Amino acid sequence: MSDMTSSDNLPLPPMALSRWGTEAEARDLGEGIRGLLRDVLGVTAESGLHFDPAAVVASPSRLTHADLTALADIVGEGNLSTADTQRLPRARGKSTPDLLSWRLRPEVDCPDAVVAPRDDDEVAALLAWCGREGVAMVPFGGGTSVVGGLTPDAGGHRAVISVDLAHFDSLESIDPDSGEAVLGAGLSGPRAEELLAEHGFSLGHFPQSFPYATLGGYAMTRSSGQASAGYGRFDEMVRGLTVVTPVGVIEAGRAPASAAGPDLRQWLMGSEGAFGVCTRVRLRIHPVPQTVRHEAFRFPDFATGAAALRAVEQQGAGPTVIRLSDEAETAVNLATATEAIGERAEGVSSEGAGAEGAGAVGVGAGGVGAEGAGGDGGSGGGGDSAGGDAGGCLCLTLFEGTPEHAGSRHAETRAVLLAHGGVSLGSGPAEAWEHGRFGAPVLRDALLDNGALVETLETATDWSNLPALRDAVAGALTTSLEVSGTPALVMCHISHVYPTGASLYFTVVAGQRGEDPVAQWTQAKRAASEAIMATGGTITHHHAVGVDHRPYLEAEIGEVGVRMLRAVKHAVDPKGVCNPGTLIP
Ligand SMILES: Cc1cc2nc3c(=O)[nH]c(=O)nc-3n(C[C@H](O)[C@H](O)[C@H](O)COP(=O)(O)OP(=O)(O)OC[C@H]3O[C@@H](n4cnc5c(N)ncnc54)[C@H](O)[C@@H]3O)c2cc1C
Repeated sequence: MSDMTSSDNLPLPPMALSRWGTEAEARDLGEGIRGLLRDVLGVTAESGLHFDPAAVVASPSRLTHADLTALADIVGEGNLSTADTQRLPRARGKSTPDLLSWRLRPEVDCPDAVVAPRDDDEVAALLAWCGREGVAMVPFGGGTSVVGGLTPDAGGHRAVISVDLAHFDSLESIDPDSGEAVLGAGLSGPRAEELLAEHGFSLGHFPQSFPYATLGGYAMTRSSGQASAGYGRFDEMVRGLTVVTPVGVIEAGRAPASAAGPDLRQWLMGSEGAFGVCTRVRLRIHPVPQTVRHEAFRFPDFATGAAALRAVEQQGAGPTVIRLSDEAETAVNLATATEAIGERAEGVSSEGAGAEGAGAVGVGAGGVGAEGAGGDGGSGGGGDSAGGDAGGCLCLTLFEGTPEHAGSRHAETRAVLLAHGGVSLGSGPAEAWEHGRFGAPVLRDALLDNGALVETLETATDWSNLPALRDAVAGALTTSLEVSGTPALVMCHISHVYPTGASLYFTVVAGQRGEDPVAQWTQAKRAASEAIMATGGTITHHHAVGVDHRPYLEAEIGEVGVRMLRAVKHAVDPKGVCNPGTLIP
């Protein structure tokens, strides 16, 4: 056997080690935002932590020559590597603690090898080898986990390997009559959309991590995309899935609906690699939309806006996207949009500002509603805002489909929103948001580089409990960060709505304090998580459990629930080799 580092067929994950996106996507902050950070949070580029690639040390591989020979026999030499360049990018995800750890903890616990199987048989053979040899495995999709789901925890075994799904990258079949397609679990969102578009179809799943996350990752974490109001959460799109477990293959999801006992798909989705490796998903697809209509609204306050979103959802008015930013998020997005990252906004169109990822929502430059008259000729085209007023809460809506269907849903939704106190801002802010929506995460890296502490967290609850939950989480975050010696800006939005409730998504900006901002954030996150559990929210609406939320799972599902999970885990993974550090307490 030749050099184990050759890895001819093993692609490198595309993202930079220490940040979101590629090095080429990296942006710096404009002078105005730096000034704000200095004045309000007391931080500067000098006070921030910086990544030094030369300081990074990967833990040595614990696998023996015999292990590597056996693995190469299964996947082929070109699909196996112990090279640091391959192991390091699979060692961590993309949470803020992960990103800060690259700066703060350059000695990295890595998986002992990376393997990329080519078919179900190779996955089964790998799992059998892991069980026989006492080696754990962690499936790797796009590497975008924000809950520690990729932590290479050997769980008491002698080593751990990363199983990359890169070769499960094809559109295996498509059934236009049923509106279903079978796709490889390792496909990224953009590639899946590209393959489906060749047949005139789309999936419609657009989480903010869309550029890099994979279909298998979506299914295994119960992801929810920005168009969830129109197309549903990812778990609602999954008609069937294949999971290779150490004891055999499960094909779950046989008919469009079934009364044949508990739905096994629901047991497998969200299992985060703890039950095995998902190799393909059968997904509901829909024709590429003929039209997209946009309209933004302003509400005087969050409670009024939330009541309007509830009315839209309970009436079934049918927007494809509907989201509401609170006062703080609306104001910050306006401020950051007027100074796009790394450049002044003068002369930058609203689309340009959005494309630079100006904040979590990315409203247009020059004031919310300034582009309101743009429009698409529909009822939402002409905004009745005076323009330029930063107050209140911004609500964005999108409608996709045939011109008739999108038009009727738009008209119905807008009527409900206006009747509930919304003021139309026209189409501009919603268009700008759509254009720039995948650009925002690079802002987090730029803020971290400049000494800020920035992270997001999410939960969900019933409509009646939403205000209490929002207050409790915001209060817990603010107090904890103040105790650590920094003011904190806590912003919140609703971006996933249901007839009975909604998600709450928090973005926190504070100052890095002390030697260890990871510990500083861990403290704040613990306070927020305890507030969520005490106030009746779910510990996660779409980020999954991973390592970070595992301590709260028992409070969420109860002791019997945990026993059920453990029993299933034992049935399909008796040796406990499948992602032992994640999910199950
Ligand atoms: C900037 C940013 C924005 C985000 N926005 C959203 C959002 O809008 N909505 C949302 O839902 N999430 C979001 N996330 C979270 C993350 O993108 C999702 O959890 C995503 O679904 C993970 O997909 P992945 O392919 O990257 O999986 P990975 O990160 O590679 O893996 C996630 C977990 O699933 C397991 N896993 C992955 N693939 C498989 C497989 N084939 N079989 C078995 N187990 C597997 C892994 O072992 C791990 O435990 C965001 C994350 C970031 C960093």
